[in-house]
Amino acid sequence: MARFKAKQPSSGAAEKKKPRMSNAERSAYFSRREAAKVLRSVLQGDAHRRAVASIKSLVYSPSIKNKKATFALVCQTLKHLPIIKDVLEGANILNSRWKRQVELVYIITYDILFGQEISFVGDAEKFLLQRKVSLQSALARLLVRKKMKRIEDLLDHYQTPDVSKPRYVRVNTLKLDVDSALIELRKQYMVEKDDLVPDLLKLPPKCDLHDHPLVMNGSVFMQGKASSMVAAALDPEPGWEVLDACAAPGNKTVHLAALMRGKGKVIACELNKERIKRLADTVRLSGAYIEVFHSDFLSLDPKDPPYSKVRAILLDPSCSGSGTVAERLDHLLPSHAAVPQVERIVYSTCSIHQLENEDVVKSILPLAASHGFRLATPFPQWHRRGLPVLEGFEHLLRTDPVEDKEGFFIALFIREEGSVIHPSLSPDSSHLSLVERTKRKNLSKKEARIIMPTLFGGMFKMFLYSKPSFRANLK
Ligand SMILES: C[S@@+](CC[C@H](N)C(=O)[O-])C[C@H]1O[C@@H](n2cnc3c(N)ncnc32)[C@H](O)[C@@H]1O
Repeated sequence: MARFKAKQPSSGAAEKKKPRMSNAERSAYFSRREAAKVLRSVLQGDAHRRAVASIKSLVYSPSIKNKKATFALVCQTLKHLPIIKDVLEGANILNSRWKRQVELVYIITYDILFGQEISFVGDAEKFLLQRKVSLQSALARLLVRKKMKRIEDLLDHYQTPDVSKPRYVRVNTLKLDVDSALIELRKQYMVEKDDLVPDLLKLPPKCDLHDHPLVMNGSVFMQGKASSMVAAALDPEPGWEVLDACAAPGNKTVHLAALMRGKGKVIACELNKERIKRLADTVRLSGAYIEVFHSDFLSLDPKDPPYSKVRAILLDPSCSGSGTVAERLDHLLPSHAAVPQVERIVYSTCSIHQLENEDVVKSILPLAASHGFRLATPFPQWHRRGLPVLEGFEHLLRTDPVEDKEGFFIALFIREEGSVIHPSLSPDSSHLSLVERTKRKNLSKKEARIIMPTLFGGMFKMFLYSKPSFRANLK
């Protein structure tokens, strides 16, 4: 805070004109600048070979205050950097002033084009936000030039080709059966069925399937093995109602619909307005019937008719993205797991960090148990399990970014019939989250506002003062 004050204009008149930053604005403002500092060091060093180690050591230096958000921002910006550089070049908007702060420009451009659009306070932010249309047009032109439709394809295209990484496609069984897909793909490639995930086909490394008719018409989806394990771990049954709480771009959503053989209902919830469009595109391409909601899943009322019959929940939040992941499951369980119908929950991330994986599971296990949930073992034949930092770690599933070519984490909670202990009947409330305890104590809103952010940050505010949702019109 002190650093921010030092940057305020000294004249009283100017100070009056500048509105005070909110906490969220201040946090985003400093995170971006801290991230830019780290990014500069990474890019100046041997960025590619030692990126992760370098970023970690740089972020964990005492000068970086907001470590989690900074780490996330640097990793995501680095991942998108080749695209960001091409977009900036295509948009041709940088003058010499901004070229001198190019790392900050990269970070903000990432946030504007791909990140969560929050709090664009600051001169660099204003400069780039005013040119958002130019940036978006340059991105659209880049996609056309590279003959690609989706950012994911562009990311794949820019990635240093890993000669040993097999390609995977998941057959969308709502449109085509696996054997027909095999016959069709074998006309061009050596294809075999994956030994673990049903409906997943393995192709040789470097196969470029972006333009393949089966991809273009939604009969197969280009989806990695680890990512395809997530919906399969939840294993929803045909006829169920299932909630995909963090859905865009929707690969796992449409996988859920395929696993349910188009019977029952998949409800897809997505917070980010821009990403809703991509979710809607994926849903259309898949031919699945999916109800899409533009909403914060934390604001959903499980008693509302659309959700009250939900039997399974997939929670695949933005990892390393928001800096608030550790609270997400904690919020989901008290609000949603109390619905007796919910019997399976999968929490997954594409993060390799204990903080976002085992630590999250560990923190909510007592609460989960109080609702009758226990950890179950998805893909028991898979050898790589969780880190041994909690009881039951062997139920957790990990994939390794080097050995398995993708880093993923999956935790599966199941609740067996008759095992529900309703929290309102439990005499011991120590397992309850602060929000529930606060509600029980009947604290005033003001008191709650003081206590809650201290422990759980902005998520409780979202929970209590969330925006109304609306249903996205896909027609
Ligand atoms: C890792 S991505 C999900 C990927 C998706 N499951 C798939 O496989 O295609 C996380 C998504 O969750 C969304 N998200 C983050 N917080 C959310 C919230 N509170 N409510 C709903 N969606 C949220 C993000 O905007 C992002 O699109």
